[in-house]
Amino acid sequence: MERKNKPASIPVSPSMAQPIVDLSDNILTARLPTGDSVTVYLYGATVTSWKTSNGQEQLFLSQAAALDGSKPIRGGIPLVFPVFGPPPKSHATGQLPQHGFARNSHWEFLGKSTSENVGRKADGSVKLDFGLSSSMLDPGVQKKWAYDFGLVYSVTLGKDKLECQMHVQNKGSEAFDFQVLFHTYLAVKDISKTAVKGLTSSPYVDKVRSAQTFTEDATSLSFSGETDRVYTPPAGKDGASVPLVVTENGTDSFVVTRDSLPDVTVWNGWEDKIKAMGDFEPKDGWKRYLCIEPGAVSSWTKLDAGDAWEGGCSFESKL
Ligand SMILES: O=P(O)(O)OC[C@H]1O[C@H](O)[C@H](O)[C@@H](O)[C@@H]1O
Repeated sequence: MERKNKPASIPVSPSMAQPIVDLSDNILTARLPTGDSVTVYLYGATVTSWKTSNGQEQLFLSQAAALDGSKPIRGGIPLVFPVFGPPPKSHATGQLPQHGFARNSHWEFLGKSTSENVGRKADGSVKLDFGLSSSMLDPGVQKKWAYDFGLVYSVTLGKDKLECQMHVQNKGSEAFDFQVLFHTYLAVKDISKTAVKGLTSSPYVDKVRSAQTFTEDATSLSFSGETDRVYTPPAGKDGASVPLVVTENGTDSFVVTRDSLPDVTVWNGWEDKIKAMGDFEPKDGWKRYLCIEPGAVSSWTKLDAGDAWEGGCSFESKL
């Protein structure tokens, strides 16, 4: 007898295409059936390429970037931890290099999970987890910041979307302070036709003007010279952070959201600074990148012994 409201039959072997993930020579690549792909170097757990379903590269990577582990990778998404910028000499991070050690340490790949097998919204995305802990640091670095920590960095590739999330754990017996930031080099076609919306009324520290604090009055921030600012935008009405929208030629090209990250650095070194950087090629490449760097850097986050912290951001490509 035919049953009313008979449930649809469940296929015995689901034919849904799966993401392809490959790790060779310490370089991880992941590709979705939609055509989106990401490349992550275990050196620094640096994302060096993010292509969307239309095959377009979304990140700027210098042609002269050192990819052999000799110095941090210029471009993509270098990770900044546990200090942003030059460390204050009197602080516990005082002996570390600019931007800390995460971007020039060797991370391990912890594994992948698809949205289907971990109960996330089944959206066809793949999550890639990378780990770094105190015992993996070079002994010289370990001495300069002698805390027992664990980092798990998750990169989730979805259709036209990339999410970055950092989990910081204090495994030791004393508290430590840290800063963290996703130093994202977005690829743009022409910096002079690029703008950022969503920063209006935000206080910012302008590193180009003696680190003085100003309030942003532009509804759309455009670029006509060296820009190096740390914004701390006020939260929206619902308490959540307001998304930033990057526009090119007046059309939305990226939407950037932040979760538990109060700050965002906006950086373009412009012609002279970039020309002076040995690992930045081509020399007119400054016209084709804009760093939008979500982070927690305007103050220190204190993590007590045994505690954990999590924060992250997402980049959605609209073009
Ligand atoms: O040359 P790096 O150490 O990679 O730093 C590159 C840039 O990073 C951030 O955006 C800072 O705000 C800039 O002041 C700095 O120039």
